[in-house]
Amino acid sequence: MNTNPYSSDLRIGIVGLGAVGASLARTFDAGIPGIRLVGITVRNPERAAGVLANLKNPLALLDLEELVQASDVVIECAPAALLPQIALPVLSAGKKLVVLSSGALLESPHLIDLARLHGGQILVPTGALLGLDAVTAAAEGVIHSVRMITRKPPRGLVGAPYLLENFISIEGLDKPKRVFKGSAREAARGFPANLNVVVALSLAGIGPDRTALEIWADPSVIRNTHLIEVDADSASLTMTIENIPSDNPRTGRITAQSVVALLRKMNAPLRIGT
Ligand SMILES: NC(=O)C1=CN([C@@H]2O[C@H](COP(=O)(O)OP(=O)(O)OC[C@H]3O[C@@H](n4cnc5c(N)ncnc54)[C@H](OP(=O)(O)O)[C@@H]3O)[C@@H](O)[C@H]2O)C=CC1
Ligand SMILES: O=C([O-])CC(=O)C(=O)O
Repeated sequence: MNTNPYSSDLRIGIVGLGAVGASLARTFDAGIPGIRLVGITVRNPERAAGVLANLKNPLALLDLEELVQASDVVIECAPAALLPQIALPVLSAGKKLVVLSSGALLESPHLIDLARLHGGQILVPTGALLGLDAVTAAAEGVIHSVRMITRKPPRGLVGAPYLLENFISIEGLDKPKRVFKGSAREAARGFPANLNVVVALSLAGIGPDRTALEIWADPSVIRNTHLIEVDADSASLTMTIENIPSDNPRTGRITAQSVVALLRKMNAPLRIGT
């Protein structure tokens, strides 16, 4: 007889203990039925010590190979440039990878082939966005256009490569400034730490080259705000989300909650939404 009370729990590993990773670690530590956090992979154990010390349950610091072995699902919450190296062992082991740095998927389409080859799966949560359920449903018919307008407090855009390469200053703004107009693919390259959401939207809908985006540095907003307009043969969608920033001004608080919601659904007897 199997006496292990955790045997059917989903074993979760986290890579990266920044704003999203730390929030997830605290939530799983507090306890979610059916979910067990088995370990975490960090770059800098000293920096992680503060978060780990405040957890109720001791959490193992593992290297990536160990984390993959111990987990059913690995959650990537690290800088975008690391996505390929994190994804490789997870997908090669046929496991599930929740990707937060969804923008980086566009530069690494081979990861999808890798998942297919080994029976793994890449899961892109709705994250800091909304409406991907309706957009994927609309994509079963014909979507004519998808447009998103993002407004962020200037400090949420500081350091973006596109701004640096094009000498666009966002210092001392007293009114909104449009700093980018282009496709989701161009945004993913130019704003790798800021616009994962538009890539998720594009993958749900009509792809990164046809999904249009404007980015505004707006000193009058304190929330990261995304307005989405979709025109499809089944419906017209107009949706707005105003994200309260987390500890990281670039990252909305709802991002980590979206991952928790996704994981809860994974083995749930009642599953709401597409
Ligand atoms: N899909 C979505 O809707 C959203 C996606 N994101 C994306 O999610 C990702 C995580 O966001 P967030 O938590 O805010 O980012 P943070 O910058 O707060 O955290 C990233 C963490 O990764 C750590 N890290 C760096 N290198 C490694 C490594 N080699 N191994 C393990 N950990 C490492 C960093 O450590 P250190 O402190 O030592 O550098 C840091 O703690 C980002 O790519 C972000 O752009 C964010 C918001 C929404
Ligand atoms: O897409 C991202 O990486 C983050 C974002 O816009 C948000 O949190 O609103």
